[in-house]
Formats: sequence, C-alpha cells, structure tokens
Amino acid sequence: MGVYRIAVFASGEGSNFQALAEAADAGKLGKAEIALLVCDKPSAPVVGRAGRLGIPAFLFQPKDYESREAYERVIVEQLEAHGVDLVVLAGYMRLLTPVIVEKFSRRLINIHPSLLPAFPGKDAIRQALAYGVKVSGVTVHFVDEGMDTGPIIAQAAIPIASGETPESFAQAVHAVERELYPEVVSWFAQGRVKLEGRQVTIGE
Ligand SMILES: Nc1nc2c(c(=O)[nH]1)N[C@@H](CN(C=O)c1ccc(C(=O)N[C@@H](CCC(=O)O)C(=O)O)cc1)CN2
Ligand SMILES: NCC(=O)N[C@@H]1O[C@H](COP(=O)([O-])[O-])[C@@H](O)[C@H]1O
Repeated sequence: MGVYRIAVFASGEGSNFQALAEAADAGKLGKAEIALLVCDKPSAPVVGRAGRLGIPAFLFQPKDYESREAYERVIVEQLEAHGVDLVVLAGYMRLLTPVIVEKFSRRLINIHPSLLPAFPGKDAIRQALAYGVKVSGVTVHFVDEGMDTGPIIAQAAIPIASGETPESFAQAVHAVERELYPEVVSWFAQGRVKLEGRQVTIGE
C-alpha cells in the first residue's frame, strides 16, 4: 500500500491540524501524510501553521463564490489533484453540501467537542456548561449531510469540575483531541474502520 494521503479542513487556530501533522511526521499515522490544508479563512492561524510545516494549503473565501456548491466543486478538484484518500474536518466551520459529502462518502470525518448526539453545532462547550451537565467530552464521527449526525467512530468522556469555565474546559477538550484524533486517523490509514449502517467497529 502506498502513501495514505489526508486533507485537513480547518477554519481557526489549528491545534488539531498541528497535532495530526506532528503525529504523521513522528510516524504515528503509519504511511499517512497530511497532503493538504483546506481553509475558508485565509487569515486564520492554521494557515501559518501549514506554512511553517511545509504543507500545501488551498485557501478560499466563500464570499468569492456564488454558492457553497460552487466553492466545494473547486475544493473537490484540489482534493483529486492531491490524491486525497481521507478528508479530516478539524474546526472547519462550514456546513458541507452533498458535493463533498457524497464524493467522499465513508472517507470524511469530523471531531466535535461534545458527546454527540448531545450539543451538536456551534458553541458545543458553552451549550454543555449552560445546560449543567456533569460530563461532556469529544466525539469523532463520519460526516453526512446532517449537522453532526453521522455514525460515531470514537468518543472520550471528560468530567466537568465545579467552577469550570468555557475557556478551562476547552483546554481539557483540546488535550483529549490532541491524542484521540491522530489515533482515529491511524485506524483509517491501517484500513481498520468498518461501517455497517450506523455501527462502526475497529478491526485488529
Ligand atoms: N454536512 C456536514 N457538514 C459539516 C459537519 C457535519 O456533521 N455535516 N460538521 C461541521 C463542524 N461543525 C461542528 O462540528 C459546525 C460547522 C459549521 C457550523 C455553522 O453554523 N457554520 C455556518 C457559518 C459559520 C461562519 O460563518 O463562520 C454556516 O455553515 O453557515 C456549525 C457547526 C462541519 N461541517
Ligand atoms: N462544531 C465543530 C467544532 O466546534 N469543532 C471544534 O473546533 C475546535 C477547533 O480547534 P483547532 O482549530 O485548534 O483545531 C476543536 O475543539 C473542535 O472540536
């Protein structure tokens, strides 16, 4: 099997992108490499991370296109040109249309800062703290056409201490994400992820 090529989609800080790139460089993802960053906010810190890491970036601004579908068709061209095997969303804050979702069916995943199906969408950490739950966590899931509704691949629970703030809990979330996402991506690179209906199993 040749190199397993990954595209990361991000819109912000890029700590997950950084963790994935470092894991790949350390050989923790097997024969996988981060082949491309896709970012909808050219001034986002993640773009600088890609530059320092020597990872190609496709940057775009949705306002420059007539529709979501229009910019996603251009993104698909970029993904195909880079021979991408797996699309990894990491703080990508745009709803994907069937243009990408169908093209990369079963090869498109996302990380979300709650235990789905609780607290989907934006500001999941604030939602969880406002609700008063005692445990939240992180979910890695397949991406389908719904918002955070795809089959769940992995989850990690994180207790919420009294006096927790969105900022302090986000730090705890990021610490878990830094470990969990590279591990899940390594499962894909090894061909160990099986999806049947909504059930996901990880082979040996
Ligand atoms: N088809 C899917 N697309 C995306 C999924 C998904 O499960 N299915 N996950 C999201 C990630 N995400 C939370 O996990 C998320 C992304 C975007 C938004 C959102 O409301 N975006 C607004 C624009 C926000 C902005 O302008 O910055 C929008 O798309 O209009 C909420 C949650 C990634 N995509
Ligand atoms: N709804 C999606 C969502 O909230 N995703 C979250 O955005 C953050 C991105 O951080 P990063 O840019 O430092 O990787 C991550 O915590 C990820 O779970």
